[in-house]
Parts: sequence; structure tokens; C-alpha cells
Amino acid sequence: MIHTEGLAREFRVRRQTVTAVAGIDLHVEPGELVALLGPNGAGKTTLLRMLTTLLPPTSGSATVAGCDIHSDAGGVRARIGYIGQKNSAGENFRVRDELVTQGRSYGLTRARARERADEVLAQLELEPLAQRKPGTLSGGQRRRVDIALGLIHRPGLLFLDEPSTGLDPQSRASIWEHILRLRREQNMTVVLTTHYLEEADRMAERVVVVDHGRVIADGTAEQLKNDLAGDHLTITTENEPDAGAAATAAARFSDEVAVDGLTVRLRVPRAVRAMPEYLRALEAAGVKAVTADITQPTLDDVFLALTGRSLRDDQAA
Ligand SMILES: Nc1ncnc2c1ncn2[C@@H]1O[C@H](COP(=O)(O)OP(=O)(O)OP(=O)(O)O)[C@@H](O)[C@H]1O
Repeated sequence: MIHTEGLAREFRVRRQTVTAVAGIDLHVEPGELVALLGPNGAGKTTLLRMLTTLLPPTSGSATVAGCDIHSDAGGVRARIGYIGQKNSAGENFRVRDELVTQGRSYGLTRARARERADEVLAQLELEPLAQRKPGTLSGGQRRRVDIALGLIHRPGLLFLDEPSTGLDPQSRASIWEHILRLRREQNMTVVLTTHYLEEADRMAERVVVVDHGRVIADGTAEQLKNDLAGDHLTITTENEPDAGAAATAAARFSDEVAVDGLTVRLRVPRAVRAMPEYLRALEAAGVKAVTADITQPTLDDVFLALTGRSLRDDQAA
């Protein structure tokens, strides 16, 4: 559905060159739900803008929904929906009228545009709001209107730039529910960007981590966490000599062992399997573990392992 090769974009800012996207090879199969995850300025929006033909690349090539972004931008646009970061509906027209106008702009007849408006209103559970003006809606409701506008021409591929940013947790959950349902019921391919680590982890089956304009990891959240971060296994001991002995015993299980006072922490691929073996090794070494704990990694641990930076700190900055 999406194939890019060396896709890159630079900007000239006050005689300096800013590399927003530094050569991305990305392949997305039909029906996939892909989350692009990365800190502010990583290049996610620029990548989406190139894939949606809103911005020409400086170099590289891409086909999107079977059409070349250079030679057939019209073909791409006819086949995709794009929901940008800003609200797309105006303030002054009623929601249903906005949808009909959008349908007309895609070349639908008036009757067909009305039909589609009613269909997408139903899909996004917006019927009760059909006669309201977007300016009077809540953030979550407006976001659903944006998505409805992006769906009016029945695209097979949907791009969403930060669909849930700025919404309260309940509205975020509702937006996700709708995205997942659209995908399930219409077998739609969905590519979205997000800052929310937990959302990418729980909702997307494939996570593409972008940093400094490059893809630095690509896989299921589970794979990325297993391969790149690993579980942590932490025990505490009664005294420091025991902690030293526990660290020595840990070397058999992990080459990442840290001792802090009475606490020993080690990284292992699968803690549920390693923990009982490690506890047996401690017993054999005459070391008593006072507490034992397993911590599963998050996508932030993945980002930290890859870049040495925390995504959360990047966002806070
Ligand atoms: N029109 C532009 N002119 C100059 N620089 C730009 C322009 N658009 C983007 N950039 C720069 O390109 C880099 C990537 O920006 P981009 O918006 O793609 O990142 P992002 O990952 O989407 O970030 P965010 O999550 O904050 O939206 C940034 O350094 C940004 O300042």
C-alpha cells in the first residue's frame, strides 16, 4: 500500500539546511495499522505530508495506494484520506453541510455526497451533531468530524497526524475505538503519528520509531520491547556481601547487571523464565533474596535503549 525508497526532505532556514526526513524506506501492506512514534521534530509530519502529496520530497521516491507521488499526485489524493493536526472543518457551516461540500469537492454528485455524509455521520456516531456548527463542539467531537471529512470519498488508506493529541483520556479512547472499528469493518490501512507511548503500545500492531528523520526501529511493540529493551529483574538482599554474590550469580543470566546497595538489577530477555532459575542459583550460592520483582519494558525503554534519551524527557523539553 505504501512503498518508499530513500524518501528525504530538507528545508532551508536562514541559510541553513534542516534535514526533516533523512532517507526513509518504508513498506506498509494493505490492512496494516502503523503508528509512527517519535519525539517532537523527528520528521513524522513531514513524512506524512510527503506521502499525502502536500509536500514534494527533496529526493527519493514513493508509491502510495498504487500511485507515484511525483507523477500521479491526483491518483494518490483520490485514494487516501488525510486528517492533519489542525481541525479541517470551518466554524460556520453545519457538520452535515461541511461533509456534503467535502464530498462535492471530491467530484461526488449532490445526491451521492448527501448519502455519503449520512454514512460517515453514522460510522462516527455523529448523527446527533449533524446540524451543529463545528465551532460549538467539544475537542473530541471535532476530531471525529475531521475523521468523517477524511472518509467522505471512501479512501482505502487513512493518514492521521496526532489524532488524539490534546484530548481528554475518554475522548482519546473514543477516537481510537472509531479508528479500530473503521479498520476492522472496512479493512482500511491506517498510518498515524502519535506522541503517546501507551497508545502506540496498546493499539497499533506495528510501531515505526522515527528519530532525526530516520526509522530507528520497526516492528510490533512486543518485538521491539523483547529485542531492544528486555525485561528487568530486580532483587534485594539482606546485606552488601550478599548483593555482591547475587551480582556474581547474575552474570550467568545477563551481561547487564547493576548493583545499588542491597539491590541487584539485571536485564534479561524473558524475566518470567529467568526469575525462578536465578532464585535457585541464589539459593545454591547461599544468598537470601528478600524481595524479587519483574518489570516489563515500555516503548520508552526501547527509545532509551536505541538513542540514550527518554522520549518522555524529549516531550517535556
Ligand atoms: N516548513 C518548514 N520549514 C522549516 N523547517 C521545517 C518545516 N517543517 C518542518 N521543519 C523542521 O523539520 C523537522 C521535522 O519536523 P516535523 O514537523 O516533521 O516533526 P514531527 O516529528 O512531526 O514533530 P511534532 O511531533 O512536533 O509534530 C523539525 O526540525 C522542523 O523544525
